[in-house]
Amino acid sequence: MSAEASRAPAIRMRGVVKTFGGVVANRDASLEVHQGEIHALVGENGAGKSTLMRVLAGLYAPDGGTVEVHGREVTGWKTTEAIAAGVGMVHQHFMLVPTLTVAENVVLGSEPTKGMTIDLHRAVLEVESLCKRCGLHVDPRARIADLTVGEAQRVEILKALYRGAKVLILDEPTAVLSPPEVQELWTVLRALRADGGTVVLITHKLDEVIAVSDNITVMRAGATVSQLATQGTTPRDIARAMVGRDVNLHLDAMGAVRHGTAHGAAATTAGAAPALRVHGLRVMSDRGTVAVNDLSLEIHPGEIVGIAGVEGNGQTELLEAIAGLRTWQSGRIQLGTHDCHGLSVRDRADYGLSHIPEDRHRRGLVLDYSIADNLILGRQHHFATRTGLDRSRIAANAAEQIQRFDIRPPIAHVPARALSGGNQQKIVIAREMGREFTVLLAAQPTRGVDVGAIEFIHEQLRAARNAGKGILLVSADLPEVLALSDRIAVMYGGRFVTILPAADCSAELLGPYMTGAAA
Ligand SMILES: Nc1ncnc2c1ncn2[C@@H]1O[C@H](COP(=O)(O)OP(=O)(O)OP(=O)(O)O)[C@@H](O)[C@H]1O
Repeated sequence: MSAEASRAPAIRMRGVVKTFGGVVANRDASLEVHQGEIHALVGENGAGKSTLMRVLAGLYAPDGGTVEVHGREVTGWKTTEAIAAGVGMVHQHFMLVPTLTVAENVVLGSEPTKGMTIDLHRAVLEVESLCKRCGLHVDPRARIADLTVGEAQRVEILKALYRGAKVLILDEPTAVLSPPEVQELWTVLRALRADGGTVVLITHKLDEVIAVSDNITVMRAGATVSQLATQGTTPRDIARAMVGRDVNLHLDAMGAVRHGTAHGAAATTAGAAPALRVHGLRVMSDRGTVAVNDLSLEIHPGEIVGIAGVEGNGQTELLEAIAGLRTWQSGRIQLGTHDCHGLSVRDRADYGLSHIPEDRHRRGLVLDYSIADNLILGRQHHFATRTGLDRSRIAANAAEQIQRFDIRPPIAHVPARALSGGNQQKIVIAREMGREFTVLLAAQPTRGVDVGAIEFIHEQLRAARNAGKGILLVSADLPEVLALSDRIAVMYGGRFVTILPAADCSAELLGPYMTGAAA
């Protein structure tokens, strides 16, 4: 590297413009990040953050503006060139091959070889040693399809580091991580920074911005509107810059952003039959281990039961069994008066079950379908005529839900793929909550959603609870569980180790249960 290049910022983007058809995703967007810096990139859903970072990583060629990396002009480069120059991006939605192992995914594209064949043994050893070096732990022999979302994300980071990433871009990496996993990630990022690496972190969690970043760039409607040094900046300052007005944030003692107050007036109908009853449930994981172990739970109309716990303790399998996406070995699931044994997903939906799945791409959406079609997914039979689908009713449904849930852009025929992550999530929420239901399974409902939309979704959940729905909430975001739930169950090793009224709970109290230290 020349002396001039070493003085140049690690990243300098100026006046970047990127449009998709009629949609302007970036207009006059700029970003300057110095080597050895952790830089937060923030903005509302659809502000253009992911697009700007995809331009940097070579996934999109910009329509205008310039991009420099370590002083070299690289505008319009290809992903292969970006990777070769040490720029790695971990996407909001993972890009791993589910049927391959961790080690195979990490080395994919730069595999160690023995003669003409890929040396898988060496790949496993190399990945093991990389895991140790950077403190990210995952079994190199495990299949991606069997991993939790948190583990899959570690694999994405390992993949970038394996390719020698010196500039690491992370798009909402903590959206599905538990508090200990988030701390682990910070340790990894700080080590990378100490080693001369540069990090750009896209996040909607303003407490994280304060905790880990050195500087902040704020985007609004495709443009860069503000650059701030983190020191001396508060979450309120950032939120104001993001939305251009004061935002009503409730801050807890830890400085974490919490929206609304906990434990509103629950409308639990005393003595009413449970809306959902799970008894002695035993469910296996894909790996053939017991994921849910003799678990019992009742959710009454008008209450939110939140499950707190480190991911991978059976939460996913529990919700999948209730939703009808996974068989169970023994025990009972009852939805109102209906025994769920032998009931299909569609039957359960018709008996009042709604489900916001944790992974919107795998379970929640068909990305190539329009917003309108995604809004009826799984419920097509309610929109059927004798000869096909009733297009005018589908359009009317879309118009109503797009308006009610503020889905942007508000154009029913646009494919879900073209929406920002937060707006994709709003489609799923709109479909599952914008209809009649008695029980809602809500897994990571605000994953990847901006501060304003989180407030809106939380209001919807509280309103549903107050209208007598039973809600089972699973979230890796402990403040969210604390803010919304009436009762909190801590799940560890496939069991509930404690169930407490939320009013008696705090992060400090729940922490030891979540890690298995208390029982
Ligand atoms: N491939 C695409 N085709 C069409 N429109 C797109 C495409 N990618 C992004 N857009 C649009 O560009 C705008 C910016 O999206 P982008 O994903 O960059 O926002 P973001 O700030 O990362 O949002 P989020 O926080 O919700 O992830 C949005 O209006 C989005 O719908």
